[in-house]
Amino acid sequence: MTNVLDIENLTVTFDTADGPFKAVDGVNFKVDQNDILAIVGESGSGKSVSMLAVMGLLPNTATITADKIEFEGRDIRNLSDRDRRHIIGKDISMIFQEPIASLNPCFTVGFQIHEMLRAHTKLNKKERAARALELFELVGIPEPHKKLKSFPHQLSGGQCQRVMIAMAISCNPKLLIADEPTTALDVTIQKQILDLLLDIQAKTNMALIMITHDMGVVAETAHRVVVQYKGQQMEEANVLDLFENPQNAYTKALLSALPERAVGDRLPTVSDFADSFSKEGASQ
Ligand SMILES: Nc1ncnc2c1ncn2[C@@H]1O[C@H](COP(=O)(O)OP(=O)(O)OP(=O)(O)O)[C@@H](O)[C@H]1O
Repeated sequence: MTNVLDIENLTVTFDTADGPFKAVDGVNFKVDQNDILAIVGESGSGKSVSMLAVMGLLPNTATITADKIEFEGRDIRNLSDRDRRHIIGKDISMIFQEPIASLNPCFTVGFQIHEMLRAHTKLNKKERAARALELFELVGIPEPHKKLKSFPHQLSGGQCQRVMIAMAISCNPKLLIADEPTTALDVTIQKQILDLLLDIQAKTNMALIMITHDMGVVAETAHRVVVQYKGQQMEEANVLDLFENPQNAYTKALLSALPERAVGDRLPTVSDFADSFSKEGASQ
């Protein structure tokens, strides 16, 4: 199995007006081809920041340290601009929570996908047009010819997320990072988008990292799970082991807060368990 991403001891510290703030503190994980890894944790636990660090998308107030950040065995921290362009956005691509905000409102979605293909492939204009149409069909956009000529505001949230997915997979990435890809969408559309991502992952063998705060999404999608709390990695486990036999107090709290696991009249919240969270809590 080919290793795609290997991160060891990743730390991200922001320079802020109140002094240094450690948003990610010693996170480790590996992702292989075909893997689906979920990174789960509540808002502010450093899930997005750790992936933005990998993508090189953090502002220069961020200091990133790590023992290793490797893509396919290659250190990606000190790439030349040319190599960086080749890997980031092509071999590793990312989709975000707010699809409408990720698209440029001034250009049609068809133009934006053409530009992506122009930047990262050798396809000529005619081939790009054919590929754009093929991608829109693949991600299930109705009337793809017509929709390619639409501006983002003319599409629904679900359709915009499908466009973002089409753009993200346009260059056959080896790793797709999906940062809360369904959070901003209606519940019925959420399921369709998750199914679409899983379908594409199965067809392409790419590795998929799913960032989420939703244990339901973890259960439906992931093979393996990393649990983060306040920038620290609490636990990493196979998805079945995590649900059946969580080792860390924070993971147990996240699972106890699931409606189907409620006991008694009140649904516990994660903060009910807050005193017992720590890395050392792994044996609790
Ligand atoms: N540019 C920045 N400067 C200072 N602090 C930041 C910056 N970006 C993020 N942070 C802080 O880093 C912490 C981790 O943020 P991050 O976005 O990774 O959380 P998250 O787990 O992805 O949560 P969410 O689901 O809300 O995005 C938060 O406390 C956030 O406020």
